[in-house]
Amino acid sequence: MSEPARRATSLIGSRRRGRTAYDVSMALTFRTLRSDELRTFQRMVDQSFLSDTKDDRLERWRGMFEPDRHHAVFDGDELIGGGGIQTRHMTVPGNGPQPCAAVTSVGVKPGHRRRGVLTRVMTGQLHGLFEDQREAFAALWASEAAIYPRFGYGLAAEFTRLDVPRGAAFRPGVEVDGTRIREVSAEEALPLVKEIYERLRPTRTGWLSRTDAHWEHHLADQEDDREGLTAFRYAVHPQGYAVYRVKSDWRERGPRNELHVRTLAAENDQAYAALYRYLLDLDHVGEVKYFTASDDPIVHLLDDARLALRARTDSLWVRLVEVDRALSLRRYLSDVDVVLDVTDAFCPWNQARWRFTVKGGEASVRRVDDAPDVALDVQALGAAFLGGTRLTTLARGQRVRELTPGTLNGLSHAFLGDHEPHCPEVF
Ligand SMILES: CC(=O)SCCNC(=O)CCNC(=O)[C@H](O)C(C)(C)COP(=O)(O)OP(=O)(O)OC[C@H]1O[C@@H](n2cnc3c(N)ncnc32)[C@H](O)[C@@H]1OP(=O)(O)O
Repeated sequence: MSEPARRATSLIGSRRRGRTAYDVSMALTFRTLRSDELRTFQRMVDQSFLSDTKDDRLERWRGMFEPDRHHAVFDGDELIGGGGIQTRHMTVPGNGPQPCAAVTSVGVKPGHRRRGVLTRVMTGQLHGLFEDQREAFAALWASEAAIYPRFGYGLAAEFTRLDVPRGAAFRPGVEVDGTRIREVSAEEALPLVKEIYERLRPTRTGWLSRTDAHWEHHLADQEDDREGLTAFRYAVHPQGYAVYRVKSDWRERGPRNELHVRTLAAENDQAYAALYRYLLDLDHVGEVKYFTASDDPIVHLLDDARLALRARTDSLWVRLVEVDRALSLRRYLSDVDVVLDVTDAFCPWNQARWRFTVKGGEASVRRVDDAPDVALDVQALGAAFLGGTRLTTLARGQRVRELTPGTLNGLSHAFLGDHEPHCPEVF
């Protein structure tokens, strides 16, 4: 183990009876949770999000709760902040699902903020992952975009808020699979939905593995989950499905209901077009709204592309916990051989020069003393990891520096995927 790595590891503190525990100051202590502490933890999260704790939601979280992967800070006996990790697999470019630490439920109670509590939690998570040789990368959805870059997370994927008016016509020549789409109950739809999701997942960058508890959370449909909309409707096709809710809006000139798509997926382009067509043609609908992938093809299906209003927002933030292990998990578009000079203030074991060589799509990454070709922070590598953010764009944003002229374009190209990364669920 390198000297920086040893120093970082010593920050982790002692391990007692399988749980990490150490004093972070005279008053604050830090440890992982016990299985009976979900309610206390979830209360803290709800308070930090300015929401109430609901019992049925608590029960849903129980199925996903991994106490030994939840870190918390206590002020005396009071749990004042913390964050969790879900053990998931995320599909990466060209190499299917790979272990991913899916970071979730981060919060600090109002009144305890800006005392370094989140910093303790992030240290516990990331240094713990490294110490235990767990997932080589972590991902999260950020409540606010300014929070996570300081901990080495880079903006790796975006989603599109899409808004298309009812009846928007497809271009002549678009093939729509004519098989009838049926509206069925959740019980009837779910086996098909899960089967199709599993068939698609290995090739869809950003998609996550789901246990039954994750599915239940994703399609939760209690009154409280609906935010004034209807229950979920399930529209199924033999090769695809759409799940949506409706927000009622009746006007003087007639119904202008909003159709909110939760998820739409299909195994081929004709079935995808058929499901869109079905939703766009539903009577009483004014607009179809969907938080979809940033490269959703709808704009190319429509006769009038401008009918699809689109706004892009950050979705996944990715952190390479171990640069060499993480970069080796995915495949790359083209051959390359460059030395990366990586800075990483928060996880110093990554701060080094790495020779990054790709042959036939496969990467080898090794520590070297050679002169660097490209200098970048670990944030930029996280941003590029899923192929959603170009290194050349990051260079224009002054986050990447080309030191050897002519090396950056090839490197940037190698990192691209064959589609934009997209995570169809907030975790
Ligand atoms: C994956 C998820 O779950 S995302 C959800 C994140 N949680 C929330 O948004 C809930 C509401 N907010 C909170 O609970 C808290 O404000 C948190 C968790 C965002 C921050 O917790 P704190 O304990 O106050 O953070 P901490 O004191 O460790 O701050 C570390 C640094 O981040 C900065 N920082 C913290 N929160 C923010 C923020 N919201 N925006 C910008 N900077 C921030 C601090 O100023 C500090 O900077 P410094 O090192 O230059 O002094």
